[in-house]
Amino acid sequence: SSSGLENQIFQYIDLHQNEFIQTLKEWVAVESDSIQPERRQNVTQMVELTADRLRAMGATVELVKLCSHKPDVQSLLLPPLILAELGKDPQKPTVCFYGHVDVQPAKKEDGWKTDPYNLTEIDGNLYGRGATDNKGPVLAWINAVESFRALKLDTPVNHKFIIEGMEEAGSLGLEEIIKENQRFFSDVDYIVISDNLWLSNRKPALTYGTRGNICFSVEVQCGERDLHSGSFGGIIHEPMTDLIALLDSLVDTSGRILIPGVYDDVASLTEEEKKLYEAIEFDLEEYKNNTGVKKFLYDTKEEILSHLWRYPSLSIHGIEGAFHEPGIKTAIPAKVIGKFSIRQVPHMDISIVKRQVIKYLEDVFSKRNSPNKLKVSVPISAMPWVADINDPLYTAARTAIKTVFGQDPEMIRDGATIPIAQMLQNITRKSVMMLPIGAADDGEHSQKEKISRYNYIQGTKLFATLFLEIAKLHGQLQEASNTTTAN
Ligand SMILES: NCC(=O)N[C@@H](Cc1c[nH]cn1)C(=O)O
Ligand SMILES: [Zn+2]
Ligand SMILES: [Zn+2]
Repeated sequence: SSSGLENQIFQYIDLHQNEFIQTLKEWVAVESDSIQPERRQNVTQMVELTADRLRAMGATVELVKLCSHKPDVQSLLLPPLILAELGKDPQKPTVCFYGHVDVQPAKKEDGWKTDPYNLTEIDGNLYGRGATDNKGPVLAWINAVESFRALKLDTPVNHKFIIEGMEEAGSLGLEEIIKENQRFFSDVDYIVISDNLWLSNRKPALTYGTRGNICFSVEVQCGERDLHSGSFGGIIHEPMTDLIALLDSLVDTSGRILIPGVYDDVASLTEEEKKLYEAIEFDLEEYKNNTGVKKFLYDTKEEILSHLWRYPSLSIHGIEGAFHEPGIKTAIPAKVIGKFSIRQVPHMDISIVKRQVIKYLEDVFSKRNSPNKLKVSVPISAMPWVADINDPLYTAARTAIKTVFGQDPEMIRDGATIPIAQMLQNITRKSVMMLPIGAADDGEHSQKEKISRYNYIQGTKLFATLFLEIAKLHGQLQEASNTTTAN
């Protein structure tokens, strides 16, 4: 149950919810899509808007240039990274929050019922690109910090922020910057990320693992120009036919990756882990309904969760150069680029997988006797992440969840990738925790992305409560270490 102080904060948050939603609406209106080159300016604009919001709260903000000498794969300059801090009391613990303010591409024509960049409330849900991934959670954290200030309450923790604008593009340039700015993290005690979803539409969760990702580009080219399929169809080796054959050779109908050796280093499933999966409350029907898909590759909870969280998967994302508009264009594209990625897991090694994939594609291609040119590259990759759920930070979060939602969280992993998680854990050696506030049906990356008003507002309360729990925890840990020293 909540304390008097918590109730005071909760009341403030409830009273100001419409203002919090208005700010989210202003943020969603910025088309900060980090994937499409023509939107890169908007990403920078979004990063600056976030910096202004942090400054207005009294934070010191540094905008760090993301290796401007290293433009991304599309030869575009990268938006700056925010490193900010608020409070420097040596008696208090320092919590660093990571979030991203870039989004996945979205167009009304993709099948959105509402304008993706106009946050629209329907039946208690706030629809819009970035509502849950990740503008809503970033703002919820800022709102929580702001609530203490507005009520003139002493902030229980010192705050640091690391906010980026290139996460959806694989966090380009981030690792170098973290390495170069290790001093920023030297007084950080805890790192919290809120960039994933609960496993259920209603039950809160705490996340202790994510998969990594290796993104591949497979280019097949026959010449410099597209050709008329009437004039040349039937006499040439078509790049698209080669590419489709290559892509079709990657996975079988049961979802198994066909690249030799790819499963060799996957950590074996332990009895302890099996028990963890068995104990999880998981509504298979609800999960299926959220996707709109009728049948999954697996039927049991244990199989589904383990194939989402601890086994690799391969997905085909698209083909650049292929005609995808309505109607039929009777051309033979001269150059096509297939994009697929492998969500990799402990203890797969990125460079080994890369080698295995390239060798396999070259073997398949050579059997086709095609004169076309094949080029395989890996534009981005990120490591999987696993944390220790016995870390005190998780204890603080469990208590905060119980206070706000009246129930214990489900302890989960996530099949997606948050590249910074393992980077921060490796480089800073600090505790890293993922604390999602979005529900399983939030539709990240899809045409119905939303966060509910309830989750956004309760999430804000959760973060405020977490600050108080971390402060208590820190007090206890310090007391314990003083006693040990005295003894
Ligand atoms: N909300 C996290 C997220 O969606 N992350 C992306 C990051 C990524 C991985 N490979 C390219 N981008 C994800 O797709 O998991
Ligand atoms: Zn995200
Ligand atoms: Zn995302």
